[in-house]
Amino acid sequence: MAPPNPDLTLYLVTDSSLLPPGTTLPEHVRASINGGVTIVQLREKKLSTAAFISLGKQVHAITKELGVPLLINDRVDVSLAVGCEGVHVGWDDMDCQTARKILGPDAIIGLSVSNKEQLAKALEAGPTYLGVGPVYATPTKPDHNTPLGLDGLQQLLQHIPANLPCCAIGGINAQNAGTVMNASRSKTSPASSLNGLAIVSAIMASPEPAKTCKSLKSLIVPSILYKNPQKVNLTSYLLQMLRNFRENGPPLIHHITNNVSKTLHANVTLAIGASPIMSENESEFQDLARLGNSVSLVLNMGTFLGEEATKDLFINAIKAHNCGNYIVFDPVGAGATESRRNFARTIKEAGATLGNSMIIKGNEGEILTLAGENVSMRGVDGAGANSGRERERELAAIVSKLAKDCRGSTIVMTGPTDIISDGVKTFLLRNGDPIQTMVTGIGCVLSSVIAAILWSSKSFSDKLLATVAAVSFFNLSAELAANTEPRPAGPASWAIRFVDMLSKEPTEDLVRQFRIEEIKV
Ligand SMILES: Cc1ncc(COP(=O)(O)OP(=O)(O)O)c(N)n1
Ligand SMILES: Cc1ncsc1CCOP(=O)(O)O
Repeated sequence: MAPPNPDLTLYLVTDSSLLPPGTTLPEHVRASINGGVTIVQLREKKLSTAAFISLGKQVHAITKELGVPLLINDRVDVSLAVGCEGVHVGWDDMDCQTARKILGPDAIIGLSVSNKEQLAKALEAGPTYLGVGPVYATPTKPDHNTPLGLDGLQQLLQHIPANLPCCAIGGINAQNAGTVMNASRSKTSPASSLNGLAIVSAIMASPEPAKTCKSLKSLIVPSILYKNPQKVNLTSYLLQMLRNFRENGPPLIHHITNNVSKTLHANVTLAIGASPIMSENESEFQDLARLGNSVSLVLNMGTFLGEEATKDLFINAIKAHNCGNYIVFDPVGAGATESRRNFARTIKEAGATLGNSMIIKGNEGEILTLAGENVSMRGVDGAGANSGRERERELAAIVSKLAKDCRGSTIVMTGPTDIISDGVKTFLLRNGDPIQTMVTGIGCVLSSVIAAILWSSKSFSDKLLATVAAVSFFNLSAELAANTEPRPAGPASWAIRFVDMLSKEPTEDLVRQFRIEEIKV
């Protein structure tokens, strides 16, 4: 018989003492499952055995009706009496093997892990899944072990086999759920990432559990889809990203960009339904960075005034926006002069200290320069055409390595084939039209589109696919503007039609025309 394989995506662990006044546990559990909870653990520390069993039976009637497993915290006897799907045990409780003997092969048996020593023993004990934590300190479990933090969580995950499901627990809420899920995959191989999050107070104390669970789930699911791309209906997922970025209101895009393309940046930003603001006034950066729920920064060094003159402007903007905002950096002309090369590398390094909120977008020459490759560039145009499968592979490997070196930045190398990587996954994108190179500023304004659409992924949990969606949408719009009859008379009329095209609500039919390939490097 196959071992049980519970869905740990959003795991509700109960504590009735946290319920809002006037609410009952069974109804709270029902609403939470309606909001997206996939598994429930009854953890009621203060009940007598009889009351625990009675409550267990009431809650089990609901979880059974809604098709979600119910586990009992600590008590194998209560689990047997309730007739539910299993138990969660810790190191002071009955050991896993004995619990398995009593409950049988189909029971779900969860085991807690707080450190390397416990993990080594847990791997011998044969649980169905691991509860790893606490990630953060929490009053919900006053006797908890030392919090792991994100680094400790990542370290433990590296030693958990890919076929042993695991969830994180401890101090997790809507503010940090995406970060925890994302941290679980950014430094490790996708195989050893989390299957979900176990949460007590953020759900139990919520006056609107269904709504809270829905929003928690939307922070967790993108990471799981990322881990199991075969489960993704990519078309509907990308379409959702192209539509959802305005969920918190139109994103505000703070631009520090070159003098040639400012107007185009503003028009394109408006066309896609975001709000542009151009400001090089350092005294207002802190305020701008906090002006709403979704603010991004576009940094473009096209007409920079030299390393000394521009460094403070860019670095202060990065510091101000290092409050959870996305930063899209365009190292325009990075390979053209010594001064640009040094400056672009300084900004890249600053981005690598930000966690994963920077996206670096440049043409082949610019990205190769940042990757430390020898490139000769004239002016700010690309170094050459990246055609041919071999060349694509070579470039994809460089882009992926640069993303790894930048510790979390996503890299976009534009060209006839665009290459996008976060250092774990790499995509080739083949939409676009040669006419894009005939209007100045068109390459630059892609940054504005990325900066806006990234807000579909809210908590950075799917920055890579949001970037893929943005670049594909941009290039396909360019392609359609060039090829729809009657064709534009030339680059100027194409550019106008392109902006019109960007202003249209994306459709499923449009997304089906994206030419995206994942490449292993
Ligand atoms: C999913 C999950 N993970 C960890 C725990 C902690 O269990 P334990 O170590 O037994 O501590 P108590 O819950 O008994 O305080 C859990 N309950 N669930
Ligand atoms: C049961 C448990 N085990 C480790 S932390 C914890 C409590 C988590 O509660 P909360 O989600 O309220 O921080």
